[in-house]
Amino acid sequence: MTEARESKAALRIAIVYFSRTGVTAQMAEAIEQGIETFPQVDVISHQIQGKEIVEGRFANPALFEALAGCDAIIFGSPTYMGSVAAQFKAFADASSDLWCDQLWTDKLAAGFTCGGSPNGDQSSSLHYMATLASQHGMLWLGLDAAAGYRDKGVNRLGCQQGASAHAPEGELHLEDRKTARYLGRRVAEQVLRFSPQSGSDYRALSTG
Ligand SMILES: Cc1cc2nc3c(=O)[nH]c(=O)nc-3n(C[C@H](O)[C@H](O)[C@H](O)COP(=O)(O)O)c2cc1C
Repeated sequence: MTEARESKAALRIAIVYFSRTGVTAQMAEAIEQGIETFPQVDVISHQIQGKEIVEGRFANPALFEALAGCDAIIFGSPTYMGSVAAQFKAFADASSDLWCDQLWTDKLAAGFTCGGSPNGDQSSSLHYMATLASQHGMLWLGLDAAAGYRDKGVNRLGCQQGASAHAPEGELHLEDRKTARYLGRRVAEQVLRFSPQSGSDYRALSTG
């Protein structure tokens, strides 16, 4: 299921994630809202579906075609057994078709995850996503939000590798939602920074 916001923006960010019970999907939604504060940037959101995995292999050539035209890709998965879910890993493994020619080189990358425990090894999932990005020659963006200092009302879990959430009841905590939205904004900001058309005052382009 790929959803794209209609616009004529030249810059584009993709969110690719798996979610079974909806928490990662809530994070994806918040990230999208953060990106949307920059009208100059388009967003494509794709929730990985089990039916896209055929005999163990993720198969969705149209998605990879769409990703080729994106300036940044934000990866998302619940943390399962201390890493990404198998469904996300199937997508990651299918991206190996692009690896030899490094077709995602210089795209920005970021990640988000959630878990049922406060420290359920969510960092491990984000580390994996950062490794995936490095394998593709992408540029990884973490959070610039020091938990407990210069409070921005985000990152209550103190994880800077990406957006992390603890959702024991299946509902996203308000501050984790804000963290996800913040990550979306940050990636959009940096996409604009890397765009030659933006000029040096790229932060002022946000409407929200
Ligand atoms: C197979 C499985 C393994 C899980 N492993 C972990 C884990 O290692 N750490 C953790 O904090 N939560 C773990 N959880 C809980 C999920 O990460 C949590 O319920 C998450 O919110 C699910 O995301 P979703 O709602 O997007 O599907 C696990 C859940 C399942 C089903």
